[in-house]
Amino acid sequence: MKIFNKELANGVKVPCIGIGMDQVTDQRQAYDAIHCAFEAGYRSIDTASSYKNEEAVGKAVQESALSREELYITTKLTAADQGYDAALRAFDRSMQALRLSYLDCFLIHWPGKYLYGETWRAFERLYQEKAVRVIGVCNFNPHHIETLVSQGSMLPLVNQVESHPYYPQNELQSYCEDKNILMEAWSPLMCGGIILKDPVIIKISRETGKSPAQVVLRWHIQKNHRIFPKSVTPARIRENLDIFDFELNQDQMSAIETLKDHNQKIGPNPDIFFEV
Ligand SMILES: NC(=O)C1=CN([C@@H]2O[C@H](COP(=O)(O)OP(=O)(O)OC[C@H]3O[C@@H](n4cnc5c(N)ncnc54)[C@H](OP(=O)(O)O)[C@@H]3O)[C@@H](O)[C@H]2O)C=CC1
Ligand SMILES: O=C(O)C(=O)[C@@H](O)[C@H](O)C(=O)CO
Repeated sequence: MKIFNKELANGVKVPCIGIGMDQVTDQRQAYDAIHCAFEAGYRSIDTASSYKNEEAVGKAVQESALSREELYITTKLTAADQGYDAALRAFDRSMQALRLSYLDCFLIHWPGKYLYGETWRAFERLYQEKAVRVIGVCNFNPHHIETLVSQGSMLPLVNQVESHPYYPQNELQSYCEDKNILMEAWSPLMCGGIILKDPVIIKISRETGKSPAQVVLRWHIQKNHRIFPKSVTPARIRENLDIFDFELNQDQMSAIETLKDHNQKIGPNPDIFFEV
């Protein structure tokens, strides 16, 4: 299975799929989910300081038999830690919790109000010092990115945003691709909700012999999204990685594309959400 198949603008190779850790606040559950994911073949974890499981991630990584170079670990800076000095301090705290000597990817979790330019300069410093291999943002619209680059010297390498068939964010993806920014899709399964019961998805699931979740995840892969579906259920953790032995044909891709007409966003609006 070839999951390290995306190359970022700085040449770093990243796995196209990882495991998401949002809302896994039980440390044992987080540890077990990562252990199960590693056994299944995942090599990437998406966490955040606000998810309250960086310590479990660090313990699972340290106790795994995998070498550090095989892994790609993302964490995120929360709104309360924005600002130049605060961001550097928060990075140190995350690194301590994660028990890592370097981080693969550090992201600004939400743009927040007005500190993200200053925060970005701290991220650039961490990047220049090689404390982190990839720096990026989440939930940034084009105007946030324009402001960011006007205050710093580097473009973000990734932008992690809500994306699923009911809200694919095609225009934002085109904008990011023009700037060589990889778009990562959060809540790729729409939190396991209505998308998995959509008649179009069910029909394609029957045609391909794959589960509705696998159909949706495969659509993301073919859209060139990096994804990290969250699950704490061993069978689903394995199921979500088992998407590299089939392809959706053009008709199936086009049928899923029509679902964007639902225009159904599940997360907050980055222009007015200032809490995380
Ligand atoms: N940067 C940001 O602002 C954000 C980032 N994220 C990141 O994206 C990740 C994924 O998004 P998330 O919001 O967790 O939602 P997902 O779209 O990944 O859905 C997760 C839900 O779907 C269920 N599920 C997982 N696999 C299957 C399956 N094969 N069949 C049926 N149900 C399934 C899970 O249940 P169960 O666990 O019980 O198996 C869970 O309830 C997060 O964990 C986080 O890492 C998320 C939100 C915002
Ligand atoms: O999970 C995350 O990473 C998020 O940023 C969101 O869940 C966010 O906290 C939210 O949706 C709050 O309503």
